[in-house]
Amino acid sequence: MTNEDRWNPGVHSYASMGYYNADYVPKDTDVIAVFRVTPQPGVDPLEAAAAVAGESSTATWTVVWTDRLTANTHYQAKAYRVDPVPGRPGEYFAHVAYDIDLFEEGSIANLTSSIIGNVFGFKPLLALRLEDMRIPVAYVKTFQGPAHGIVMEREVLNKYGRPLLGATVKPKLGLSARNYGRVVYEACRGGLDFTKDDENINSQPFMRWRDRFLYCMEGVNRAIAETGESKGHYLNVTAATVEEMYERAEFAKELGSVIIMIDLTVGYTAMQSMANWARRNGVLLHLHRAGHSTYTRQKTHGVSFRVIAKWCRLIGVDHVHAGTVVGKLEGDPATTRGFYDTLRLDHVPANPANGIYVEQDWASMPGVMPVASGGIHAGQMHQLIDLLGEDVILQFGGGTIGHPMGIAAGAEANRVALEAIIKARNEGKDLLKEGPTVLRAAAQRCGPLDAALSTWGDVTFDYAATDAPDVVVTASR
Ligand SMILES: O=C(COP(=O)(O)O)[C@H](O)[C@H](O)COP(=O)(O)O
Ligand SMILES: [Mg+2]
Repeated sequence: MTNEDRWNPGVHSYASMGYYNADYVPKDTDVIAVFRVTPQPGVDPLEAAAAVAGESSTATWTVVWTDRLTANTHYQAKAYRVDPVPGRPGEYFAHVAYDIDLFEEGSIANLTSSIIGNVFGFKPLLALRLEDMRIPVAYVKTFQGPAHGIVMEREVLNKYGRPLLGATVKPKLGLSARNYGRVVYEACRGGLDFTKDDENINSQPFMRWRDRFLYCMEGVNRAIAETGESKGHYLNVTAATVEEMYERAEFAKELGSVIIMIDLTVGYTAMQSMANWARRNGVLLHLHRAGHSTYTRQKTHGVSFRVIAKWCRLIGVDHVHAGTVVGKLEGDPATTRGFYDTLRLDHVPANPANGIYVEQDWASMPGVMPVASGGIHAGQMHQLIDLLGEDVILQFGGGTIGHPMGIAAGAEANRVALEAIIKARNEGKDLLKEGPTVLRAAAQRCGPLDAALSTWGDVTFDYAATDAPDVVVTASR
């Protein structure tokens, strides 16, 4: 038998072993995964889908005697539906059902070791993308979900009826702790609700974490005293070990911080430990999705961010970055709406136009506050609210700290733009049509907003033009 024979039907057929079963009707308790499968030339799509089901559940490359010592048909995942992807020759959507018995309760590490374990490197496949997952309620209920969730976050902050505003301190690296704290103070006193560390600020020689925490909290506390509003700075506790993250989180709590931050790069298990810590200690947990684009951006290979968003909601973060559409980073309107729905709604109906292929019932699990960040500015406020709604954090890093009149002025421009657009929305105005006029009218009473609009423009962004063309992997055999 040659290597290639191993995936040829007749020599070793996953389909004939039961990993493809068109008659299978998924149970309410099954985990369902929707994969975009691109078989190698000459590989039968049903066989490829069966191979995905096999390799992500019980199978190895040949039949083994010990299969007969288990209830094998119960443990086998089953590809039960394989459809060609419209307009994409050679690509298929394969729906695969997994019995809940295959997964340890409350463990994203275990879930992912099956679903995205070996299978993405499997030779019969040219490419493979995990597009969506239906997590059954029975499995959802084995997770705690967001440490606080959207409703509790608003209660903690006592802020309602509008998006929250934030800013990432810039430059990303190199500021000393005192100068860093000055940025926090200026942005918070100017009108923002939050400032945040950048994803790669941990504890470098130019600014150790303890100094950063002290000066940031000094800035936050001064701004609270001056404005009478609650404020926070996401103190990034990302570190080399979970023990070190606990130590940093404890110190943040001692200083009175309402929020800490971690990066996706720490891994699912560490994220879940930190979510447990945040829940126990009453501190909000922000997640930066650092690194996700390495596996979410390609349209035929990897994992959709929608799936990562689902895992994050189960794990229990309170915030996660979910895209802006109009900013500097990749993301089309329909797909981005799908991410926001996944994070915020209790029941998410299937909507393939937004990339949602299977419905998801969250069974009252609290929602995660999505964060729109990356290259946004006050002149886009009407579009951001029209597109993303009100339960969102709008974060303007460059769009605050790059303001020509200074950081506090940048914050003021954002706050005034936000309040003008929310008022217009509450009056029933069509934001896309009337937003620019509303912003210009507000700018007549606010010099910093006027300067922001003339620096960064207030032109209406063409959503349609942001549709990312499919980025196709060029894997060879
Ligand atoms: O530093 C920034 C944004 O800075 P700025 O506001 O100056 O552009 C964030 O790391 C990105 O938003 C991450 O991207 P995403 O939110 O898509 O994960
Ligand atoms: Mg950043």
